[in-house]
Amino acid sequence: MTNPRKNHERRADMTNNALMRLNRVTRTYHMGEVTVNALKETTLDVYQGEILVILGPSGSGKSTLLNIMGGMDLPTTGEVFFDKHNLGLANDNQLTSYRRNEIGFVFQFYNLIPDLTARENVELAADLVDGPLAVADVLRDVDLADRMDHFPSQMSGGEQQRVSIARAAVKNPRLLLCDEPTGALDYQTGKLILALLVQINRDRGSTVVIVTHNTPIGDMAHRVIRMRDGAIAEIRENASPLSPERIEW
Ligand SMILES: Nc1ncnc2c1ncn2[C@@H]1O[C@H](COP(=O)(O)OP(=O)(O)OP(=O)(O)O)[C@@H](O)[C@H]1O
Repeated sequence: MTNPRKNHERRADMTNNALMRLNRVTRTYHMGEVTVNALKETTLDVYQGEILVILGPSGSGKSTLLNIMGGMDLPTTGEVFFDKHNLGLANDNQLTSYRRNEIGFVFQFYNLIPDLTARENVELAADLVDGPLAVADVLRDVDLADRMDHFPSQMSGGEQQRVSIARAAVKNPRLLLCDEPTGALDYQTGKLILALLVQINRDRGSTVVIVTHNTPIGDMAHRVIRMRDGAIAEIRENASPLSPERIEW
């Protein structure tokens, strides 16, 4: 069952409709004598309904940025707003509720619960939120209708990633955060996974952020950010994003 509030007016809007706003955000780690500036002063709007791809070499701050967007990490300085709410002012319960209700996460290595079937993994996520989508519908959307009762160990990497996408999508989140979603998959399977993310963006209006090393994946995005050394080196808009089937790497 769909939550009408969450589906309200979801569409790509590149003008002034920021779903998320990062204002001069930094993240610093102190390890003994060493200070690592994982994220230098970063200001960025993430627009409602867009697909945003974040590129950059290893250690450039991509995951740090994604974790801050998802409320899994907090900035050292600066402000993060989600739909005008300042996450820096949220208490632990409010941050948990933010992660649960607004965010879907997709990880490189799926992070499924091994003792639960595909259906049960997705049900667990659905049970956490108000107004989830129907579990069976979402599993059908990712083409796993006939594998619902299989355990992760009985599935290929691509199938497990599809379960993990279903687990994120069933919450009908406003923001879907994907950290190297194709990193463990072969080329063809990777493309299928990217096509699913495009489908969710198009059909459900979820804003999708994808972190990847893989430069050509940027061609499917509405906007591409290139990170270098903890900072945004470039932001590029794609007038005509390519469908994942047409991307080659
Ligand atoms: N918990 C931590 N403690 C100390 N340093 C950290 C921690 N997390 C990240 N860093 C450092 O912050 C910098 C940015 O890391 P981050 O994981 O964001 O990079 P990345 O671009 O996602 O890299 P990769 O593509 O390899 O995943 C790196 O120098 C990393 O070593």
